[in-house]
Amino acid sequence: MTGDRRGFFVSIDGPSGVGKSTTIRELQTLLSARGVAAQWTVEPPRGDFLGDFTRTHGGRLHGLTLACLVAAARYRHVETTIGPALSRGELLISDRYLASTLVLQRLDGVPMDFLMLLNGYAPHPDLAVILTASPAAIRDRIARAGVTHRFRADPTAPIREVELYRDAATMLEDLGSRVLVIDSTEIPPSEVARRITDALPVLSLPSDPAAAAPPPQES
Ligand SMILES: Nc1ncnc2c1ncn2[C@@H]1O[C@H](COP(=O)(O)OP(=O)(O)OP(=O)(O)O)[C@@H](O)[C@H]1O
Ligand SMILES: Cc1cn([C@H]2C[C@H](O)[C@@H](COP(=O)(O)O)O2)c(=O)[nH]c1=O
Repeated sequence: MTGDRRGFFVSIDGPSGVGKSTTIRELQTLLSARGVAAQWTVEPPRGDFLGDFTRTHGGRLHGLTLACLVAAARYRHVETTIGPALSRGELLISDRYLASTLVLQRLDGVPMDFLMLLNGYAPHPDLAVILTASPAAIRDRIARAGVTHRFRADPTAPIREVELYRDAATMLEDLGSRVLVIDSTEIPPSEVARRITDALPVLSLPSDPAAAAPPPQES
């Protein structure tokens, strides 16, 4: 990434099927109700030929091959979307980013040090949100929502993903990102989204939209 980095970069990761996309929809509603402009993106990036290729063919690829493809799609994402948004000073929120690599590619047997080297030029998020839940809750959510890719299909994945996300959180903290871990086992997506807005220091958002309303005028 070249140029000044003036924006604020939030990544939202967590075990497959934990509720990232659902939470992000809630977050979009909450931020737009408060008049906060944000740019939304996703990894692998949709609408980009390399991101779409990764989504279409990633299910048949494993290990080093998938790790390299995901990293290539990420560097293109940095060039086309992440870098420009941060240079323009925007709030950028990504559904999955580096933490997903530090978990999914490790599930595929790729060593952490190779993943760190491969992703060494990707900008770190300012705030890395790790959404977690008990493995039983995740399995239940996947059973209700359905299997959409191979990482959702493995019934042993939730327990291993939850553990690997703990390591990823430590790693991201060591790299200088602020890490916010939210256990969503007992809380609805709207509450998870509210906790994320509370962690956006640059915005100083009130946690209750009613608190943002002007006081009633006396006549
Ligand atoms: N906090 C929550 N409590 C209960 N159910 C939830 C919660 N968040 C999401 N869900 C439900 O869990 C299911 C999976 O959610 P979602 O598709 O958002 O997960 P995801 O993490 O984006 O999945 P993937 O990693 O495969 O993209 C959905 O049916 C959703 O309604
Ligand atoms: C960012 C990232 C993604 N993947 C894989 C995992 C899934 O097959 C798709 C993402 O699909 P979802 O609808 O968001 O669950 O991409 C990966 O293997 N490694 C990564 O770092």
